[in-house]
Amino acid sequence: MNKHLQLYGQSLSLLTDLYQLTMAYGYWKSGTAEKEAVFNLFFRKNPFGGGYTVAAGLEQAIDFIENFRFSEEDTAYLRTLTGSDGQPLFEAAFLDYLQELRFTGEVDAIPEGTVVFPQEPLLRVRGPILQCQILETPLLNLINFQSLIATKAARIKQVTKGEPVLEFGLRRAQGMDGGVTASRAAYIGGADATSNVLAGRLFGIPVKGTHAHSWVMSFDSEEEAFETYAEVLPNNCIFLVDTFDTLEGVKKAIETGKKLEAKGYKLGGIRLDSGDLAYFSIEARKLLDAAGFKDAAIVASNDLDENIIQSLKDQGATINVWGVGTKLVTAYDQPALGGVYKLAAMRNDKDDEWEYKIKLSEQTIKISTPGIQQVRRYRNANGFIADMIYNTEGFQKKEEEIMIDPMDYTKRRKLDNATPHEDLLVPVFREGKLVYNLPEIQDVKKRVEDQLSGFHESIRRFVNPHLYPVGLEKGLYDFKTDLILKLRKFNGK
Ligand SMILES: Nc1ncnc2c1ncn2[C@@H]1O[C@H](COP(=O)(O)OP(=O)(O)OP(=O)(O)O)[C@@H](O)[C@H]1O
Ligand SMILES: O=P(O)(O)OC[C@H]1O[C@H](OP(=O)(O)OP(=O)(O)O)[C@H](O)[C@@H]1O
Ligand SMILES: O=C(O)c1cccnc1
Ligand SMILES: [Mg+2]
Repeated sequence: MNKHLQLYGQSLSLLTDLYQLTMAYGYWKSGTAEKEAVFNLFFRKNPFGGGYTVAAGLEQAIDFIENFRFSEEDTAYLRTLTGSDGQPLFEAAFLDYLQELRFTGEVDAIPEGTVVFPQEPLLRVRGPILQCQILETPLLNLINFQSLIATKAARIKQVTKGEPVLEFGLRRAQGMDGGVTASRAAYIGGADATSNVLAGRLFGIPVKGTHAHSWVMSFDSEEEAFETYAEVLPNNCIFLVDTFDTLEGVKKAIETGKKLEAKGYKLGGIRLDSGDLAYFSIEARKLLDAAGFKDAAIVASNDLDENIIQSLKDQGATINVWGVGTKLVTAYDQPALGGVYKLAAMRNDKDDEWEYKIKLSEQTIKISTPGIQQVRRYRNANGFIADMIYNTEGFQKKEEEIMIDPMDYTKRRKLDNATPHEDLLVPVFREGKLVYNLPEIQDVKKRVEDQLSGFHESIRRFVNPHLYPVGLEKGLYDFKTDLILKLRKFNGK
C-alpha cells in the first residue's frame, strides 16, 4: 500500500492546509472534536465546458485515509510552529493526541470511473468532526486532479472514436506526482498506454513509445538511424520521420520496413510530429499503402488535444494512433476542477438528532446542500435518464419521488421506485476499516466506457452540451429552502 503516496520518503499526513490543524486544535480544545459530522465532496461545474465528468482518484484517497497517522517526526515539526506572539501554536497534549489519532469514521463514495455531474457528492465522510476536517485538503487534492485528467482523457478518446491514444505528458506535467497521477487518471479516462515507465510499474498501465529526433540527429543519416534502431529493436519499430523532410523520411522508413520484413519482422509504423498533420498523414498513407504496408500505423503528436484531433479528423487525416502529452496531463485549457468539501450535518448534543448545515451565498449555485446525501441514478431502456440527490437519514423521501432542479423550482420531474435505479455511493470505510474491494484499474477503465455509452450523446458534445438532469428530491429541496429562509431570518414570514 501507499505506493506513490510517499513523497520524498515522507509520510503525507502533514499534506494538508495549516488551517485544518488549527481548527482541529480548536475542536480538541473546546471539547467538540468527537462531535459526529458529515461532509460532502462535490464540484459545481463540469470542466472544459463539457457536459460530464469522470470520477477518479478514490484509490489514492483510500490509501491516504488508511495510512493516515501523524508520526513522531510530524508532531516534532508541528511543535516548532509559533503564533504571532512567538509562542507555540499547539500545546503538547494536543500533539500527543494527534500522534494517537486514526481515522475511525465512515466513508461512502462513488466508484472511480463513474460519470458524475455537478452537485453530486463523489465522497461523503462521516465521523468525529476533527478527523473529517483534517481530511478536507488531501481528499480534494486527490479527487479534483484525477477527475479532471480522467475527464480530459475521456474527451480525447471520444474524438479518436476508439483509435488508440498514447499519453506522452510526463516531461510537461506539473511536477513528479502530477506526472505519475496524471498518467493513472489519463489511463482510466481513455488513454490506452503511457510513456511514463514508473506509472506503468505502479499501476499496471501498458507502456509504449517510439523514439525522439535526437536519435535521428545522432547519426550521419536518417537511413542509418532507422536501420540501427531496427537492428537493435526489430520488434518495436515506429520511426519518427520528420527530422529533415517528412515525406523523404517516410520513404526511408519504408526501405527499413522492407528489410525488417525480409528478416521476419514487421514495420510498426511511422510518427509525425510537426507540420500539417492532415496533409502529411494522407501522403504518408499513400506511400505506405503503395509499398504494401497497409497495417503500418501512423502515429501523430505535437500539442494535440480533442479540438485539434477533431479538426484533423474532419480534414480526412489518416492518423490512427494519437500521441497526446502536454494538453492532456496539464488539462491545459482548464487546469483545475473546482471540487469543494462542505459540512452538511452535525449531531446535536441536546437530543442526539442531526442538525443540518448550510453555507449561504449570494450566488444560488454556491449555496451548499445539507444532508447525509446519496445519489440515485434512474434509467430506462435507452440509458440513464436522471440523477436525484436525496437525504438518507432524518427526514425521509416518499414513495413517489419528485425531483427538483436546484437552480429552478419550476423544473421538476416525477420518478418513482418502480423506475430502475441504482444508488451511486457505496460503503468504503466503516468504523475506520476498509470495507470496499478496490477494483482493478482495467475494470475502472472499462467502467468509464460502459458509463459513457449509457448517456445520451447530447451530453457528450463539446459545444453547448445538453444538461443532464440532476435534481434534489423534493423533501430535501423543501428542507434546504426552509433552512435558507430561516438563516435569512424569513422564518415563517
Ligand atoms: N492540419 C492541421 N489542422 C489543424 N491543426 C494542425 C494541423 N496540423 C498540425 N496542427 C496543429 O497545429 C499546431 C502546429 O504547431 P507549430 O506550428 O508549433 O508546429 P510545427 O512548427 O509544425 O512543429 P514543431 O514546432 O514541433 O517543429 C500543433 O498544435 C499541431 O497539432
Ligand atoms: O506535444 P505533446 O502533446 O506534449 O506530446 C509530447 C511531445 O513531446 C515530444 O517532443 P517535445 O515537445 O519535447 O519536443 P518538440 O516540441 O521539439 O517536438 C514529442 O515529440 C511530442 O511532440
Ligand atoms: O515515445 C514517444 O514517441 C514519446 C514519448 C514522450 C514524449 N513524446 C513522444
Ligand atoms: Mg512539441
